[in-house]
Amino acid sequence: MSFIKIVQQATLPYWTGSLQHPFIVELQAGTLSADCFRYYLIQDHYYLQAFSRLHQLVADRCQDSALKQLMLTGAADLESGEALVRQQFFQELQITADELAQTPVAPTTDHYIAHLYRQLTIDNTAIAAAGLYPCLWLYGDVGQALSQRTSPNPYYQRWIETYATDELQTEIQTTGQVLNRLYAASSPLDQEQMVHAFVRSSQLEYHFWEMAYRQEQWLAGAVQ
Ligand SMILES: Cc1ncc(CO)c(N)n1
Repeated sequence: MSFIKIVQQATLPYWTGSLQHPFIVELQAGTLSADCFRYYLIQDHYYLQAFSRLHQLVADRCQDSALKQLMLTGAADLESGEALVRQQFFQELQITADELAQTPVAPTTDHYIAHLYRQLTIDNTAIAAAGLYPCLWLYGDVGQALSQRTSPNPYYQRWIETYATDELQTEIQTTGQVLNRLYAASSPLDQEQMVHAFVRSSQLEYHFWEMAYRQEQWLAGAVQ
């Protein structure tokens, strides 16, 4: 079976769960609390910084020229598309450098970033790329699903539109083909690690909605 088929089956509950998660349902309905969206934007800012850097790090190590190109294009698209929309959100919602500094990386955000970096300790860029792939694919699917109806909240609608593009769909298709090819040429152990990297990222994507929805915090520890 192809890599894409295997991981699709393995992660279906997280995919379906993402589309049914209250963060997503309420984003579409326009009823999501502004605080949750704000918290999401801040946490996703941390995530996207790492995501962009990871594309560069994987590209630097790539032997496979097609994968290297995808990583470089991915990093460039992020800067020119998603990151720009996010900068506008930060300005319009007045999320300042101070607020950022006062909002630590939440446990789930930290876990997700650490998971992605951890894949780089294995000397195989196909595994690292497999870990990055759910980010692209899930947001593409969410964007497509949500763009069927307009969210009454213009910010939420703009968020949806960022991920409802033909370019993203093409990037998802192309990356899937490259990962299928690399998977087919990998050893059984590497194949297992590619699947694991993808599955864990899918779980963490699902946890990420929950983190934002609950505005997850680090536990305070003992009261002094
Ligand atoms: C957590 C997360 N995953 C994927 C994307 C899409 O790039 C994003 N912005 N945030």
